[in-house]
Amino acid sequence: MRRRPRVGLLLTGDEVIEAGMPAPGRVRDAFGPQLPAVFAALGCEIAGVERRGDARAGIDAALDALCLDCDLIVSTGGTGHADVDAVRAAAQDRVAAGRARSLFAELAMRPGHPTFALEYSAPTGRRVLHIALPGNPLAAMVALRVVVQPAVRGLLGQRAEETAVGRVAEAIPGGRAERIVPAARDARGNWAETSGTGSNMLRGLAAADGLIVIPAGGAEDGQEVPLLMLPW
Ligand SMILES: Nc1nc2c(c(=O)[nH]1)N[C@H]1C(S)=C(S)[C@@H](COP(=O)(O)OP(=O)(O)OC[C@H]3O[C@@H](n4cnc5c(N)ncnc54)[C@H](O)[C@@H]3O)O[C@H]1N2
Ligand code: MOO
Repeated sequence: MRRRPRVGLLLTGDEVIEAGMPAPGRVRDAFGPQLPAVFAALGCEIAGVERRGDARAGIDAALDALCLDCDLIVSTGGTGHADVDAVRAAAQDRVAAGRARSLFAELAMRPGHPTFALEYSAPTGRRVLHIALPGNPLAAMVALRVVVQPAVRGLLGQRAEETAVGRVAEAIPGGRAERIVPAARDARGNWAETSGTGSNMLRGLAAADGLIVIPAGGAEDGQEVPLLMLPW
């Protein structure tokens, strides 16, 4: 068995506060309280947690620090295409400078489409994977299940998981791309979307047993769709 992958967390956003009632324009951190436990459940060790605002210098410094000591960096926020989205900008500059290789720049799924991944050549000579999750809490947790969990299996030397299937309890509309939908099993063993599944909400995920994958055209009553069970 391989050693536990060392994971560095980079939580970004000027507006994120860690305690208390958020003032207008502020938001309480949804990731710090849960990601360490999720990574422990996946078999990883948290090597460091960096909290930074949106300033590029801070993001660069945090990435440099985490690269020295981690196998995997997982960041939250800053994945958009605007100038203020410093995580994507920092990653793009590293690729342009030959210090990193882009693995993918976007995903054809909702929520979570701005997720991207790259691999750094760290000064230590090690390769460090960076998976950048969006700031919206459900989008980030969906991308964690779809991308980060399989990556961790790879780092642990485990085989890719087999995709399960679930039968939807009733028709579910599609979207512009595949929809990844928090869902719970009903008494007959069929899967129904939980309530509170906006990409900024975690309520529907908290009540879910798994994520079902709804094709762009939607799923009909009783249709079998891919199913990803949740690791917690
Ligand atoms: N022009 C476009 N704008 C946006 C698009 C697009 O396709 N074109 N996609 C939207 C989608 S979808 C998402 S998701 C977000 C991704 O944006 P970022 O990764 O840059 O995330 P932020 O702007 O930093 O934050 C988004 C949202 O999440 C809140 N947040 C951030 N960190 C935390 C935290 N630790 N705890 C709780 N909430 C957090 C943040 O306050 C924002 O409300 O881009 C859209 N825009
Ligand atoms: O994907 Mo955003 O990733 O819908 O909240």
